[in-house]
Amino acid sequence: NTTQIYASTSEVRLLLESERQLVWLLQRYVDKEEERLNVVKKYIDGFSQVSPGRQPTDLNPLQGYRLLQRIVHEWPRIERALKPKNKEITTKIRELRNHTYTPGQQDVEEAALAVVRLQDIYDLGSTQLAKGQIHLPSRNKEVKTPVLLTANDCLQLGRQSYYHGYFGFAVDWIREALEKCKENKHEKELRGKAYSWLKVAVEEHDKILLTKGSRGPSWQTFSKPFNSLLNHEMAGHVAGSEKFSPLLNTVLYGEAEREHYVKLCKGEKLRSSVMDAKVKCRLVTRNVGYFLLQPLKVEEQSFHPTIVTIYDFLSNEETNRFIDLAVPKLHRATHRGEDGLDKASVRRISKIAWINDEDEKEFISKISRRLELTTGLGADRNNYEAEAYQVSNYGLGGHYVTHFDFHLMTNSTRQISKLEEFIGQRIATFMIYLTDVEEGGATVFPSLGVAVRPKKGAAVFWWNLYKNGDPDLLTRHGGCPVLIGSKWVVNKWFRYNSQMFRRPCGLRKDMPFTGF
Ligand SMILES: O=C(O)CCC(=O)C(=O)O
Ligand SMILES: [Fe+2]
Repeated sequence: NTTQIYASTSEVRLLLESERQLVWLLQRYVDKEEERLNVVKKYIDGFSQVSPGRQPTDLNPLQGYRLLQRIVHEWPRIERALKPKNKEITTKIRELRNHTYTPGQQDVEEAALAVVRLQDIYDLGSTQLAKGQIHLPSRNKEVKTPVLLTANDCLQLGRQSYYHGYFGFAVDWIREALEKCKENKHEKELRGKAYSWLKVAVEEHDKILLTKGSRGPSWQTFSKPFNSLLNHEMAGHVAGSEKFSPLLNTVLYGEAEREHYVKLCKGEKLRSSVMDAKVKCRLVTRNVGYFLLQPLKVEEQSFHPTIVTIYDFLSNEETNRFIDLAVPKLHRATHRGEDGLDKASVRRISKIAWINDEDEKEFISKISRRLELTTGLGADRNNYEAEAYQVSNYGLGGHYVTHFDFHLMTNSTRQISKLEEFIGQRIATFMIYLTDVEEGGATVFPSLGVAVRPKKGAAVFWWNLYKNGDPDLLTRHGGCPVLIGSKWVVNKWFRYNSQMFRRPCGLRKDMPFTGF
């Protein structure tokens, strides 16, 4: 009976109440839907941050890190946001996961560690990185990438820094995470986590700094404690930053070597003008018909031991050919550990592939012939004159810490096989860059103050041994982390024993191979 309802305000009030409840529920429904769709919309928008420029090699380390975070941690969030389950999309995600290699948490952690390593070597501030700004040391300018790290990204970076002993960066990144939480009120839970981490990281940072000092083999801190009370206490204890003066032509290890390495990676000059005045660029023909037509463009880098760069050693097509041959064979590079076993480790972050002479007979023998004419060494693998070609590809932040190319025969547990003994040590290295690298990735020799910047088609050659076969410790070298771009090289290592008639050993014990 309608009139009754109309007449009674209390009835109307009841109806209104029902209506209010429904609208309230609907509003909640719409809010939730919007929130859900916002997750999806934000995800879609975020793609422009990780989509590289012209080619995939333009991917920078921040984009790489963000991309992995998306796939590993944000795909599941998208799946949850699709409610009612959108069959088409969830099936697609499942398909994508099965189709390609699916990165996992470990990949995210490695990408995070790569960012921190770059930060350490190239002096990159967390605040700038979080905004997507990368300082290019060789050009002394800032590039702006579209990447904006999230609070969660920053917290992860802080945790990875902490786990790997970068205590100062750990604090910086966690603070950065807290800043980001301020911008986004929804991140309550994350803020709580970040606060707990901050407390732990600050305490550990200060404790390590005070008890062990600011740097050791597996840790580093900033030069001052975060806690201002400790800061006061430490005043006077902090070693002043002494002026750096390079120590060249000396075998360096530990902190001194690191200091040279970092400076060379950043493009700082360590050799004096007097030293540099002696090295020249020249055209080399060796009186070989081949080179009379197209002489080798040689740039001397060092005389003892001899290091030279040879420009345009490979053509564009030849460099690309090497990469194409390597791609299907790439696997993670290993490094021989203290226990003599090969292991993938943070010391060498790259993928490698061995190209055998049989893989592409005509092409490989053409290159080997050129190598023989260039170096005067035999390059035939079957006669144990040299090894197969080893192609390496360094990924984001990839590097190879300082090492020797020869084995050091110490009385450690390492076993040298009978075959190794038969073919002898790596007498010389011939390394060819297969790509340009946009920033970083130099090959550096800390004891010699030499840094060679990658240049597509250019090669670096050096003698690793003295004439009598003794290792030359000054050849210790490394590949600096790649800051932007992708680095490919191919190595040819020549062995000692089979070269005895081409390169007779000297009469004196300490005679180096000289000249090129
Ligand atoms: O990549 C580099 O610059 C150095 C590589 C190297 O030293 C090696 O593969 O042994
Ligand atoms: Fe090497």
